[in-house]
Amino acid sequence: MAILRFNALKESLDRTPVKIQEDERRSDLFGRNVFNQKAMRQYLTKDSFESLKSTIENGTKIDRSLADNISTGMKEWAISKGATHYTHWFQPLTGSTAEKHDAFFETIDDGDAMEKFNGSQLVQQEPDASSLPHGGIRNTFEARGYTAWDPSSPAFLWGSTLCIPTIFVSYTGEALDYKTPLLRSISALDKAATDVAKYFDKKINKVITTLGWEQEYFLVDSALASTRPDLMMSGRTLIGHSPAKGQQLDDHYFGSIPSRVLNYMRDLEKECMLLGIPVKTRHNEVAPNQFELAPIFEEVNLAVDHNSLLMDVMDKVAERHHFKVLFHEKPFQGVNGSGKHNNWSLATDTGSNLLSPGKTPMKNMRFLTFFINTIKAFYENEELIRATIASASNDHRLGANEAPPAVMSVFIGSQLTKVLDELEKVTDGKLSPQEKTELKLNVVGKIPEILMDNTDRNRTSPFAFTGNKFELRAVGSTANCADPMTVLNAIVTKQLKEFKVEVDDLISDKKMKKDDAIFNVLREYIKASKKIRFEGDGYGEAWEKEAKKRGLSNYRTTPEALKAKISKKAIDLFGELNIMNETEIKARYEIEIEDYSKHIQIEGRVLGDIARNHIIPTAIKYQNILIENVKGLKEIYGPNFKDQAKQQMSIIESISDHIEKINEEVDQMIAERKKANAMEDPTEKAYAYCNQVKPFFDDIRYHCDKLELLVDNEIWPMTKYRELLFTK
Ligand SMILES: NC(=O)CC[C@H](N)C(=O)O
Repeated sequence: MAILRFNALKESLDRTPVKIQEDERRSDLFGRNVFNQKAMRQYLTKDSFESLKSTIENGTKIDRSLADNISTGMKEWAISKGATHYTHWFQPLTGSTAEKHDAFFETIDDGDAMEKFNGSQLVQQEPDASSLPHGGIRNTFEARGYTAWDPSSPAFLWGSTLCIPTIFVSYTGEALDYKTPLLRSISALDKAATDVAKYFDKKINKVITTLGWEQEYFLVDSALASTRPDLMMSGRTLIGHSPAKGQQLDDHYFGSIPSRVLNYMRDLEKECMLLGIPVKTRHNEVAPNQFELAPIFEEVNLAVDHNSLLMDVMDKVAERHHFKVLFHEKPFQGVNGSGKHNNWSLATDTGSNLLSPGKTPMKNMRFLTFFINTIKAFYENEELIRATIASASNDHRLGANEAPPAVMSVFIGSQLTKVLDELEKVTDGKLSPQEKTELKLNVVGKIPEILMDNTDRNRTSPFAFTGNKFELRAVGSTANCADPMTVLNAIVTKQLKEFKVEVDDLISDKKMKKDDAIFNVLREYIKASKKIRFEGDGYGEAWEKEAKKRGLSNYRTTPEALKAKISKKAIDLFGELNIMNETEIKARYEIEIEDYSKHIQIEGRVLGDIARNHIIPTAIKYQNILIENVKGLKEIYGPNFKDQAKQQMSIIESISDHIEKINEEVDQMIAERKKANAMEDPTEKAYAYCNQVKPFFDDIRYHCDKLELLVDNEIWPMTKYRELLFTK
């Protein structure tokens, strides 16, 4: 094993950056492998093109003959670019993407063959997906699931396969994927937000949710990664002593990008361009060998698809560069983890951003309306938000190193806090003309200027307003953005609907003017949601205490956090908005809670194996060397040998102590794992894994890491932190 480590080190040190050809403009490459409007125009009849466009824009139905026409055009386009296969491409609840390739190729009667792809193959498929997670929705005997084309996300060519984004539902129509509820939440929010936006501009007929994600990740040389069973099996290091130097000098963040990594990024970006993923930003992140990539924001469904696709592309491109991408939220203890900050906003079909203040008081009132409603929605559903970002891996990240804590709060900056404080003082009932003028001029009217020089930033906030969007920073780097986006869309939809009812009531019952009614409702919302606003340091104990006083939740682990997903409140919310029914909600909960146990189970097994089969034997080997040494000293020095052998003997004893502890704790951990495995109820099992099994990890690690400091470097089998983090 140590041989493996040194061979891997040698291999990694001998690498040179993989050459990248960049002879075409990015804008020319952009979307070349996407069946976008340009390709559609070229490959579809005018009628089909117009009908498809209307389907994409208004969700109109596609009939059989139109589907046939589109599939033929799509096939011809794909084959002209070298495609041989097609697949429905979807996002089951495994967290990664799924695909099953079928060749266009088919035989025909006279022993001949041709390429075929018809409308029904485009529109619907029945993948043999019996082993994908379903949370009890599908019986084994009725394992059928359907994939159905999502025309709002364009088909694309990846390698030699035409990929058609689809939803994935059960035989009985229940969602088995991330996309279906997301699409439902998008249309619910569109309707609710359009109704409210019309208070300010009658011309608005559609509201589009937008998302700009930021993907953080680590890169480790693939040879080095393959020496670490923990990285390979669980995505994170389960042992490893901190290196002498970590991120304390801040010399990596925004520093120059190492050449090998830069070429990886360029190669990756080129693929992204071809696939129409509008990547824009690349840089080093805070921890050594940590990086970030971010695109220009897009419509949320497309953005989610692009992020899922990107993660797959990142893995594949990394192979060419001999890197392993680590998406885990905390692959290394003691340095920054990785998030996937979700920048969420609302855009109108008239070209405005509803979370961006404008030049007129009306636009700023509109901004305040959406801004305050979002804060209130967040406050009322903070537990559901916490649940939506919960995972075994994200548990390690929350609460340190620029990742938000487990307490959910909203950061808006001191300037906007002042604005809300002013609005809170608005008169109850009708506003006097004077007050209204004053408000419009001095409070509402000043917002754009205020925001211009608002440089507030708070990296400890889970949900931070950043000038024209909210940044949900709590999402973990491995997550599919669809789930948090579905929740955010849903809670804001419900909130906006309530807002509309309240404002309309004041207008009709209390005969208030529209502006007065809006100010009155907003004032109450500001008061009602004040407790969620927090501008300070999210890490201190003081905030935990204060949050408790405010009645905010603080679920530190996934099993505790997840229960909000099946609360009556969540079931009512999703049911009322037709986003998910109770069966779908409970199935998802079951999948997630089981997923938690499985992750901890895998980590426990890997750690037990490493500790017993890699670390203990190595420690014994070194101890034997020391014993030989002591024996030799005894031979030379006779009865006085202890003067010479004191240190060696003390190390021999320390090694024995650590070995004993490791062995004992691995035994106990295995016993607890067995108990947990015997539990039938998935929730009970997850709690057992969380509270009875997981606590052994840190103790076992402690002793392994101590041994790492004692044992001869030459025989240590696992690649060390300094090698994983600093080999460029
Ligand atoms: N600079 C940053 O924004 C760091 C964010 C941090 N890596 C996280 O886990 O979210």
